[in-house]
Amino acid sequence: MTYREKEILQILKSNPLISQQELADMLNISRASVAVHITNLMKKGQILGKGYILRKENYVTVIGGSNMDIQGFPNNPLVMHDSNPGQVDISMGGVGRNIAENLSRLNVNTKLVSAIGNDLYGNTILSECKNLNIDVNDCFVSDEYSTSIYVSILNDSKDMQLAISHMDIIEKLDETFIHSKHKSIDDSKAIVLDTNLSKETIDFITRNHSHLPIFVDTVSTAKCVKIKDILHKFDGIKLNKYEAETLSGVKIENLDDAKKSCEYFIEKGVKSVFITLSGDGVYCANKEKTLHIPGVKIDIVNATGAGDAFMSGIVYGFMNDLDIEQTAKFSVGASILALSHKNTINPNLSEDLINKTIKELI
Ligand SMILES: Nc1ncnc2c1ncn2[C@@H]1O[C@H](COP(=O)(O)OP(=O)(O)O)[C@@H](O)[C@H]1O
Ligand SMILES: O=c1[nH]cc([C@@H]2O[C@H](COP(=O)(O)O)[C@@H](O)[C@H]2O)c(=O)[nH]1
Repeated sequence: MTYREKEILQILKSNPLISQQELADMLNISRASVAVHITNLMKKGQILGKGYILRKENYVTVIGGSNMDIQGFPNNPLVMHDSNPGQVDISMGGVGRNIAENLSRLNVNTKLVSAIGNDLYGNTILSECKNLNIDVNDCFVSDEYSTSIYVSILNDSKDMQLAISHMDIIEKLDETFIHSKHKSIDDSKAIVLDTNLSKETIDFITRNHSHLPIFVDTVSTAKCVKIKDILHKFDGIKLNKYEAETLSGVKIENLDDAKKSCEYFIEKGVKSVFITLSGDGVYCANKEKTLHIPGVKIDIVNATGAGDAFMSGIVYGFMNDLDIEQTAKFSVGASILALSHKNTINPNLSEDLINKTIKELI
């Protein structure tokens, strides 16, 4: 496709009923040129018929939070109630946005539906996402709220000790807004949600797009409870040990407990469940199989973002028809690469690098 054809397709996606003259005016070209581009797009199979019915694309829609992450790394063991000398880094975060970035780096076409403020951080997030090839046309930009912020303090082992997420803006992703994006969400091959979204919005999405595979990342013990009564709506769920304990009520002290917790989710109707166990790897299950992939000993540079990288591995596995074991290994590989870089997302993440990591370590 030419650049102009891509531009026209993009406009048609958000406004399939636009006239050729309106398109011509928007692009500052003649109506006759628009007609030629549209004929060519029809020949190429990108437009299927009148009223501009577009070819169904292979893309994933991620609906969730986008944050600016401010992370403090102490030089020495943390001293509570004191100011600790160290480093402070600012980077893009938010579980939904992190998953979208990882997916895009893994060559999965990705649309992000999120809420950001009309401010410096918000504009940075939008332009960086565009550079990463993430479709952000359906993001909500607010003049009322500022871009959400996550502040965390890590310990000297680079593990998060405490964090606060200030994400009031997420309430802008309400039922009315999500409804206005119905078509583009419904055209995706799969949906990924994070529990930053309100309970009402999660219910609305799972009700209105129930014919699509829906994956969920539970985010935190405080936020995971929103999905307790609708577990059967999900094709895939990724939880860490604490979130799994909160939802299943099974205290996880060993691998047997992790297995029991997995079984709880399968009994509740989740199609596949992945309970990540930090240094102990992952326990996962579907109706046919339950298995444990052990953890790998590595030097951790920054533990933030390992779970989000893991989640993108699960979605990659779905998009590439991997079985549960291949998916779990791929996801562990993705999380190891996240842990090995100081940024929340490893900028070197790629399918090749994950496959190489699996061969060497898993
Ligand atoms: N200390 C560690 N050593 C090795 N791998 C780890 C470690 N911590 C996390 N991982 C990897 O990252 C994945 C997700 O980490 P986990 O801490 O369970 O989730 P979250 O980051 O969502 O809290 C794990 O399944 C594992 O593959
Ligand atoms: O309530 C929330 N806490 C944290 C995050 C995001 O989660 C990421 C860290 O995840 P983890 O601690 O699982 O590595 C950060 O990018 C942070 O912005 C979020 O979206 N919502």
